Amino acid sequence: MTILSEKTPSPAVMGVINATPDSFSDGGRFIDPDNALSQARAMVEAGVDWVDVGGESTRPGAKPVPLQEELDRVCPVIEAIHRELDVPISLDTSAPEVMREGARLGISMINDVRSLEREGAVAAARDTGLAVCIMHRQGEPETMQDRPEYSNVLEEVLGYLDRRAAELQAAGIPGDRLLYDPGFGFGKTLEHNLVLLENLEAIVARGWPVLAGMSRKSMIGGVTGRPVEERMPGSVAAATMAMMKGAAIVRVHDVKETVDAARMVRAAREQGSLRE
Ligand SMILES: Cn1c(SCC(=O)Nc2ccccc2)nc2c(=O)[nH]c(N)nc21
Repeated sequence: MTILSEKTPSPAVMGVINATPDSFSDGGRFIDPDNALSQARAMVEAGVDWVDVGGESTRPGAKPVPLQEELDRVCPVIEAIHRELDVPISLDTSAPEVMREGARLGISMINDVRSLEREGAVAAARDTGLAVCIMHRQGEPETMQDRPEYSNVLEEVLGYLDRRAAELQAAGIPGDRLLYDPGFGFGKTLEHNLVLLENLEAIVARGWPVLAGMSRKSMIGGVTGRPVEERMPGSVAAATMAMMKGAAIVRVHDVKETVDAARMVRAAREQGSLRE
C-alpha cells in the first residue's frame, strides 16, 4: 500500500470536508469551493494527513444525488485543494464517473461506502490505479438503521470484507490497494458498533490497513448522551481507541484534537519500540 506508507504516517488523521450543501446555504445545488478550501487549509495547518471530500450525504434517510450534481459539487473542491494544498485527497463517492474524474483531478484514494458495488465502479477503480477503501454496511442509507440484526456482527462484517476483497482482487484490483472499514453506523445498533470497536484488532489482524469513522456519530451520542455538536471528546476518545488498536486512518471532524491524540499514540509506540 504505497500511498499509505510513502506519504502519510500511521496512524493517520483524515479530515471530513463537507462538499454537501448545508440546508442553510444556497438551496442545495452548489458548494462554495472557497469555503471547502478554507476548511481544508485549516485542517492542513492543524496537521491533518488526509482530507475526505464527499458530495453525497450518506446519512440514514439521505436521498440519492444526481450524477451531474455530485460532479458539480466535488470537482471544484478537489481542484482547489489539489492546486492550493499539499495533502492527499480521498474521494467519498459510489459513482464510477466521479471516481474517474476525481482521479484525473488528483485524488489519492477512492472512499466508497458501497464498496464498488455500483455498475462500472470496479472497472473505474481498477483503471484509476488508486487505493480503495471498502466498507461494510447492512442495507441502504434510507433504511439501514430501522432494525439492524446480526447473528455475530464481527464475523459477518469480517466475512463481507474478506469476500469483497477476494472479489476485487479477482477482478484485477491488487490487494495492496485495499483498505478495510467496518462501517460504524451503517446498519448497526449502538451495541453492534461497540462490539466492532472493542474487537477492532481482529479486523486489523486481517492485514489490510483499517479506516475507522466514528466521529460525532450516534454511537458517540448513545454512550455519552451528548448532542452532535458536543461529541468532540467522545469522538477523540473513540479515535484514540481505534488508533491504539491498530487502525491506520481515523476519519474525523475535529482534526486539531485528533492530530494531538495521533501524535501521542505514535510517540508512545516509537518510544516503546526502542526498548525492545
Ligand atoms: C463517507 N463516510 C461516512 S459519512 C457518515 C457520517 O459521517 N455521519 C455522521 C457525521 C457527523 C455526525 C453524525 C453522523 N462515514 C464513513 C465511515 O465510517 N467510513 C468511511 N470510509 N467513509 C465514511
